[in-house]
Amino acid sequence: MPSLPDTTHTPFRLCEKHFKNRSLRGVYPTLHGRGVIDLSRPAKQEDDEVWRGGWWSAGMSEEELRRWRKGKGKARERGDREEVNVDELKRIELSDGKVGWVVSEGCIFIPQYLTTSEQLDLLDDCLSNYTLPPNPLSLSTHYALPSNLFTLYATDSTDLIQPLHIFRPPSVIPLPSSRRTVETEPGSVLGYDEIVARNKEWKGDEPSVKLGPKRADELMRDLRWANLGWVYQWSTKSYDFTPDDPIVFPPELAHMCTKVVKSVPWDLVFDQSVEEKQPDWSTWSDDYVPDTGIVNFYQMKDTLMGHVDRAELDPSRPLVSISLGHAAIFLLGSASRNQPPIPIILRSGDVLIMSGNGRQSYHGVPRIMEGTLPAHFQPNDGDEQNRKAAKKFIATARVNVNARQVFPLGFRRPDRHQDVVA
Ligand SMILES: O=C(O)CCC(=O)C(=O)O
Ligand SMILES: [Fe+2]
Repeated sequence: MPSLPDTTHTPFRLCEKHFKNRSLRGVYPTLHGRGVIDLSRPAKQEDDEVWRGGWWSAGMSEEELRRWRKGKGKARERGDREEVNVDELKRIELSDGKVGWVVSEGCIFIPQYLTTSEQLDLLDDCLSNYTLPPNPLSLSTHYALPSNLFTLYATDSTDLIQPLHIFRPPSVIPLPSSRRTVETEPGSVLGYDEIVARNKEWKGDEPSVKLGPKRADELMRDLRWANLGWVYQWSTKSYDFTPDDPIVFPPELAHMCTKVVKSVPWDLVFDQSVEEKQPDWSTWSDDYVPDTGIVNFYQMKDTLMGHVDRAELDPSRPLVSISLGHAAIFLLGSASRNQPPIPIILRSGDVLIMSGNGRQSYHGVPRIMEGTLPAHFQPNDGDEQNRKAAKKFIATARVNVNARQVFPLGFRRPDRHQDVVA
């Protein structure tokens, strides 16, 4: 009997499955004739990419491809890659002269915002500085991490790092019945008081008992995220507001993010005529200061499931997301998984801002694209130790830094007598 089409998946999920399919390697990814937004690939890089990664135009036949590979083909000049028609996107000019595209409501894509040297410096910071204590890492629950994990990686240390469970007798580990169930309400709906109460009860995650000792190079490959500023608790899906003061958010990163938010002509981004839907963007150039963020580390096979980030108290303030290293397919959906998402290729140096109603959009990363590492990440003889190690790391990885603001500036925490200073 012929199998019936699977109708249980939402359009968002179908799209995720499409791009996850690794047999798509070698075919420039498109979906049902919908194009992929790819606004930031320099022409030279496109040549390199076709050679290295095999991402070629969807419309290209085998014969054209053969000719292309021999360097004789004219296929690229035909410009037949299926892309979202960028003429339909709203183009905005930033005050610093850079160009952005309004991809969907409140979501702005700024191709190649960072220069190549800014990308290299930020990558160094992500690996060398943002992984240092007191910032929690995805591995912190499970391993007795040294304070200098990345230095150990950079010096090819063979020291073994022990899993935490060996230091805790099983009786100390709470029984599963005493664990809290995970709530899924967004923080912005719960409100401050309820989040504080909920997190006071949370006893913390337990180390896995299945893990053995590992070297720094193995652990760096396992590392999935580093937390900046206010600490997000994945288990309760809310920020931990129990400390009096947050961990200091990296000032140079805050500066970069506030600069880009200040440079956006928000009056052009949001439709003035639809009054009730307008976020209060008029204050952002003065009071947007990120106080929390996540650095995501993706190895080539890693993916990030579709989700909405809604734990921040003000659900419309900008989230600034910066991509480094290999390119990725980013799916930008709407507030429902029932709408098909827009696939965007995020390349190293690109910035994506999600703001206003766009903060409620489902999004995810179903695919890191092989062979898309830009040339400036290739090793150089003059590279010092950390830069050399950062380039070794990114040769099989993508890094995404995203910054958010939990507390509007001057927010008075009801259970504290001081203002929050970002
Ligand atoms: O890696 C990306 O581009 C997106 C990351 C993301 O959505 C998140 O950290 O919430
Ligand atoms: Fe996200």
